[in-house]
Amino acid sequence: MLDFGENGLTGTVPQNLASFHDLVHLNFYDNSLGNRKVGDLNFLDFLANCTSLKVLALDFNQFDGVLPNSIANLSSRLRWLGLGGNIIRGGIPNGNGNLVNLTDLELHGNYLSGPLPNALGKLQQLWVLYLNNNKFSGSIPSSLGNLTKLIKLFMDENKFEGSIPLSLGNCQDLLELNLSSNNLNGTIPKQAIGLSSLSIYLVMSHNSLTGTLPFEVGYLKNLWKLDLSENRLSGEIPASLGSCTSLVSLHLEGNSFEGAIPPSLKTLRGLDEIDLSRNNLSRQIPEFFSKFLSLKHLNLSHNDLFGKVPSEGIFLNGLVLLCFFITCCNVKKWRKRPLAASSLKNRRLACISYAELSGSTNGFSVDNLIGSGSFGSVYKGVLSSNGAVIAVKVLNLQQRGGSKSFVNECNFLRSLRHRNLLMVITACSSVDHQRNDFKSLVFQFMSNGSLDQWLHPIEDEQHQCKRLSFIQRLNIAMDVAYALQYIHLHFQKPIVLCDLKPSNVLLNEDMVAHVGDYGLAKFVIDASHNPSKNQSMSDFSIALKGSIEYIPPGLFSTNNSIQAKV
Ligand SMILES: Nc1ncnc2c1ncn2[C@@H]1O[C@H](COP(=O)(O)OP(=O)(O)OP(=O)(O)O)[C@@H](O)[C@H]1O
Repeated sequence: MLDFGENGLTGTVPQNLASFHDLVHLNFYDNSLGNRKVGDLNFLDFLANCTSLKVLALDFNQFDGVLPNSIANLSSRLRWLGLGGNIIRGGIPNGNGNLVNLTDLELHGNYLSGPLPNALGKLQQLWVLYLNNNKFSGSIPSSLGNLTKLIKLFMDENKFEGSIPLSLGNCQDLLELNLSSNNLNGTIPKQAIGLSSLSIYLVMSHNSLTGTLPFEVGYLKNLWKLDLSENRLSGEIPASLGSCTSLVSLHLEGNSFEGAIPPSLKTLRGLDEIDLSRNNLSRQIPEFFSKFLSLKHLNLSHNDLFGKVPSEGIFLNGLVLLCFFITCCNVKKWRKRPLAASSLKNRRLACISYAELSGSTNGFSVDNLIGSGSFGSVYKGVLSSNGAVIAVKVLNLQQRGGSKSFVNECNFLRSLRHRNLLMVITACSSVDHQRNDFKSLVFQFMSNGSLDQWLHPIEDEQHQCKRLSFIQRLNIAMDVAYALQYIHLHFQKPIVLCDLKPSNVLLNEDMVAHVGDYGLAKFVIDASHNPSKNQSMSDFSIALKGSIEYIPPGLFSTNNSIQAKV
């Protein structure tokens, strides 16, 4: 293994590397290699001698010129080929299809052009294909549908034209698909929009796609972000969109959608941004938008909406970006309301006071106490401003680390939005009646308590019915897995929770599981984006702060044997 990643190396890749026949891993990621001249990549000819090579990372250098045909002679064991962020021109040689064991091909951020070779479809082990930010043209080959193991396909910011191949529907493991900013036209194939595996994002914005949004969009139950903006889509927004209950971000702006905003969208309570602007939508603004507690950005401008503007939630909140340019006299009246009064109200909502929290929890009465954990106590409450039922976690500031945990939780939770993660509504940092420091986090209330209470029910009359069916158990396991998938894959730096255990899995009225308690969560150095950094166990040593029975055995560095409860 030779790893020179993230240095300031200049010049060319030395030829004598060819003598290392057993070289498995060669990493020059993020250096300044290359002369910015044609022929910079000729060294790939002699790397053919390294017949054991599995990882070749040349991303983020200054290699100019075309990809030589000799790329086809690289080791057939090659799994990772990274050439992104260079100045590579020309097309992808057909012989690329010989690299049949590639799992990761990263060519993004170059000047590659011309049509994609059909032979790309031979790379059937690919998980990750980054072709974005190049100058590729021509149609998207339907042979990409052979890449059935793909989890990430990025083709955005190119000049692809023609229609989206139906065969993409074969890529049933896809988590992320980005086809934005191309010249694609034709209708969106139901096979592609209905890929239920898509759970991070689906972006097809800034193309010339026509026709209606297929009903099959409703299969995207785990999708986090849907962006079909700036196309020529028409017809009504399908009611099935309401089934995409994991959505956090919905962008349909700059199309020709018409009719009403479907009432079924009321289920999309996790949305924090909605942009339906510049369409032909008509009828009333649905009242339910005011109940979306995490909504921060709502743009309904340039439509034909009319009627009364709801008066709660985001419609009151001065901290959010609320864009309305709607043709209606009631709306105009609303716009004339004095700003000062509404923004004052909003400040109170956004940053809740001690008095308000105390009022909502009956003065933090024992009757409202749900339970206590290592960092404080949790109380049930009802917000007087909008009637929302909440769970207030009051931090025990005497407890060492309590205050730090508060800062961690606030900052961390703000950046997270997922159907299966416990949502933080607001926070309070103040002083109590005795002028002691008071810090608390306000969460969605989970009326069915924690998974722990269901797995280990207290056998009294009140709790007798707490038994989980097999299907409920399965659903909970999947919900937890989706939450973990989101935090592990969605962020550039993966996040580990450190303390996943049944008491931190909370169930709402529909028994949908929400993973909570992020006080111990940490960001972990991402090795996946940079093969020069191998994650070592020491990177995870922070995890030892979690509950001891639930720490993965591999992270437990003492000689004591431990029993994992999970
Ligand atoms: N949003 C919520 N809705 C309903 N109940 C909640 C909510 N958040 C926490 N609880 C319950 O409150 C109790 C205390 O929770 P807390 O997260 O403070 O501690 P814990 O997870 O039990 O323990 P530890 O902090 O040591 O991990 C638990 O019984 C938990 O199920």
